[in-house]
Amino acid sequence: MSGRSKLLKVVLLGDGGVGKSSLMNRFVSNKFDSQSFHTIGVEFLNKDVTVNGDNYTMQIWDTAGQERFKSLRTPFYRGADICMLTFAMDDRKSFENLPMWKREFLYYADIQEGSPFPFIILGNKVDMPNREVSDDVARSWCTKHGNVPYFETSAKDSINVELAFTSAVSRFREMEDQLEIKQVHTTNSVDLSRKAKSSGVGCCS
Ligand SMILES: Nc1nc2c(ncn2[C@@H]2O[C@H](COP(=O)(O)OP(=O)(O)OP(=O)(O)O)[C@@H](O)[C@H]2O)c(=O)[nH]1
Repeated sequence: MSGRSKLLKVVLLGDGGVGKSSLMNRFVSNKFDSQSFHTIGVEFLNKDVTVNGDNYTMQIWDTAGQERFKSLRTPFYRGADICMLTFAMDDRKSFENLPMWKREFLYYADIQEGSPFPFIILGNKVDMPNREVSDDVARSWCTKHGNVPYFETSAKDSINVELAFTSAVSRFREMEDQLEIKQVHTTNSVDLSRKAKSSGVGCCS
């Protein structure tokens, strides 16, 4: 196992209410709050993981999904190493909005459409009985959009949450050599990570 931990900036995106904050809190603190409030702007938490013997600090940026907070979240896309696009199983519209979220991310992260980038798709709230997106439909969307790994999760019942986050790191490792490195990303990433390390939790509005 190597000693030093590599910082990975992970951005969680998706419609308001799909469970992004709940997924982050389940993964980082193993907690679930059924009264979770809408995020305003962006919040982040750090979590250390070891994948294939290498140490990483995942700096997870939980963004506000509601349209009215768009201008507060988009400045934080730059420097991302991984993007986790999230929808809710019981909300077809949140699945149909995935291409919009992907476009928004690529545009504000300043990554060219079609460039290799580690995306992960999460279908959250798999515990809900009223499912509106089938496994087949979700999987074929992921295949069509670059064989993106897909996980059906429940922050509530703690299903596949840890697996999804650690697989995101594996996806990053697979693609690391192909990623487009831009000076501007590196600079922003360093600035933001310094801020994260000094405060641990942040909220930017
Ligand atoms: N049944 C069920 N409910 C969940 C799950 N994850 C989150 N919720 C609930 O869904 C609601 C919204 O969850 P949040 O985590 O606040 O959603 P969000 O995507 O962060 O929302 P924004 O901050 O508005 O972008 C809350 O009432 C959660 O308790 C899940 O896996 N299953």
